[in-house]
Amino acid sequence: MTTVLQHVVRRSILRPFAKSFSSGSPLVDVQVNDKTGVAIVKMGRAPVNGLNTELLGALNDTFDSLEKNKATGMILSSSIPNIYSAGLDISEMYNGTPENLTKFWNTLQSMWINLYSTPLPTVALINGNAPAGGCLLAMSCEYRVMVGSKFVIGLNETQLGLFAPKWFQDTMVSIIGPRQTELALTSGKLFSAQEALKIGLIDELVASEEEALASSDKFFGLFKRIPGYARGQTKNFVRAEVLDWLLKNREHDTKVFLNSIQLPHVQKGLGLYLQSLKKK
Ligand SMILES: CCCC/C=C/CC(=O)SCCNC(=O)CCNC(=O)[C@H](O)C(C)(C)COP(=O)(O)OP(=O)(O)OC[C@H]1O[C@@H](n2cnc3c(N)ncnc32)[C@H](O)[C@@H]1OP(=O)(O)O
Repeated sequence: MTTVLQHVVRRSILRPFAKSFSSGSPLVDVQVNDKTGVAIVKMGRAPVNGLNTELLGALNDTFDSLEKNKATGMILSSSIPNIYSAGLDISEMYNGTPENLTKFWNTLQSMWINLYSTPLPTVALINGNAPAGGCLLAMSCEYRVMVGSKFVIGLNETQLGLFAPKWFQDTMVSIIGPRQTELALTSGKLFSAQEALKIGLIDELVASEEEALASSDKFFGLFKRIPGYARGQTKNFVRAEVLDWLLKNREHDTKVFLNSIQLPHVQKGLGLYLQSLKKK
């Protein structure tokens, strides 16, 4: 079993920076700024950046490669207008075989572990709606900037007859605290941009992507004189408790997912939810 400390040390080693970069997947576009070394990673799986096994795998590979090629920071955003991510692809969870469901969940776990624990400074540039898994992606970054006030963000799983897994919940607790998390998650609340700003679920609300990029630059600028090793260690120690739970409980977490998602009433609810989305 990998402990948090082993994980931190393994991932904090510095390597030389390469200027050009390809994500290797048509679902993820990566542009690295030659001057700053900051990578803008844009999800582009039409129509709504549903997080299926392929997109999750492509994100995971991208995070790995950015670290190996020594990017200096990462902005996680979307190339789909008005959508950050619609969260987990419900089609993957509806009528899935145990093998496919297991692969899907394990890929999600790996992607999250990589994103949550990366020593790179990370910004979520939230340029669209971010329900459920979309909110998880944004919350796993260190700084959240939302562009425009018309979008919503939150963990709405209970509205689908599901529950946010413990590590989704813990990630939110670490940002807005247990009281607000409990209120939000039990009711499946999607926060408006203004509400999210007020509660601290997002750090900034800006009017344009240009402003969001300027805010991101300012955030990355905080670390100009901080040695990467010291920053990475500090980040991971702050995040250790949340991370450690999943590192130690991956199999258990997968079992909980498999048992819950295959319950007949849960499957029925997912089917109805999918239908309601398609009917719109
Ligand atoms: C223990 C179990 C733990 C399980 C954890 C689950 C976490 C999750 O992430 S569950 C996913 C929760 N996500 C949602 O509730 C979001 C649902 N989607 C929406 O609210 C809206 O689609 C949107 C606000 C994101 C976008 O609205 P918009 O009007 O632009 O697009 P739509 O017409 O609604 O959708 C277009 C198209 O995409 C399909 N779709 C939307 N979301 C999903 C999804 N999460 N998975 C799969 N497919 C999705 C929708 O059915 C439409 O399909 P058609 O083009 O075929 O009609």
